[in-house]
Amino acid sequence: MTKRSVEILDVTLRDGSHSMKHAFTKEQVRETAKGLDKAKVNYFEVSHGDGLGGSSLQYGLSLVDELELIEVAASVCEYSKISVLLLPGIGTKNDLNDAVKAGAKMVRVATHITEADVAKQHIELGRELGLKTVGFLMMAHMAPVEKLVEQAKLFESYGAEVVYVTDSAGALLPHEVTERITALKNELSCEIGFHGHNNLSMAMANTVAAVQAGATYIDGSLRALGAGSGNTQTEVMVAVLEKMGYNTGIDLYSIIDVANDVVAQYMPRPQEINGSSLIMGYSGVYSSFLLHTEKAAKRFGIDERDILIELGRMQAVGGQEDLIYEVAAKIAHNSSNTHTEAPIS
Ligand SMILES: CC[C@H](O)CC(=O)C(=O)O
Ligand SMILES: [Mn+2]
Repeated sequence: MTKRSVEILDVTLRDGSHSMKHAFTKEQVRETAKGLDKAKVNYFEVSHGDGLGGSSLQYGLSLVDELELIEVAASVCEYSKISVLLLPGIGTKNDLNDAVKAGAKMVRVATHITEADVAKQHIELGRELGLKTVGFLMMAHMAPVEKLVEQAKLFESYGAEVVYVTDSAGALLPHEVTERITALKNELSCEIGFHGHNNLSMAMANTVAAVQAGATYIDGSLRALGAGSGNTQTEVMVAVLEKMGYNTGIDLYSIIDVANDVVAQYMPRPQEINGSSLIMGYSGVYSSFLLHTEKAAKRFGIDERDILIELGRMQAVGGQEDLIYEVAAKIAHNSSNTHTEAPIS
């Protein structure tokens, strides 16, 4: 019996940019890219964490221009192809044209779960440029399944060849992933992908659920380097999926080697589930808000978790990073008022 193939797309050099405070060096990118190429990963992503054009005060300035990083990565690859992420409103069509000149062969156009319609021209441009073109529906936990299907159909109608369910907050549980992927498999003809975050320790379980429900594209990052508690860990996923009888086409020893000998050497801290990232999964907050929230909590002398719970309650979405400081200031203000009003014993 032939094994079913699963395409593992590695996002270390893009989602990992959040954890690296967007400070990847050319050397780090070169060595990681070489390792991914040697392991025969078909596609890996290189961009600012918030996608092309993300380098800014709002999202964090890149140490090295992403186009240079894409060029470096492409220059050392014989096998692997480079993907870029593009969030319409942050990245532009010009950014995509430049990324293609630098060596990109795939674009993933990412929108909030209810906003696929803003991606039409970027998806069309991706197809015109001959790129593998993918739609990426973020914060998938925030909409009911019917809405997800409606939005995914829009992506497909614009020309997306794959549509992703993106658990940006690491908030989905396995049965919710199964339900979402199954609905998309039933209603769409294109391929379906899944991108997970490990805030509730569900990234691998969710990945398995997604593959079993029919997803054929799955994201991961080496040593889980990514926003929040990180992503599904690529090298572990290769072992798990191969053990389950799927064909990933990736060499297990080589992918373990690049994770340990390259990525683990430059990671600023282990990708663990701490109190804050756990609360992100629990309250459904965008994983990329983590480091901004830590900074705001320090500045206002308050508990990070209080900020995250409030952001979850407000249903804050990507692009609203400025809300983090507003919420922190309000909490600090309210708690100082409470303190002055408290009876002196
Ligand atoms: C800010 C873009 C975001 O990091 C994309 C992504 O990986 C996600 O939504 O999980
Ligand atoms: Mn992500």
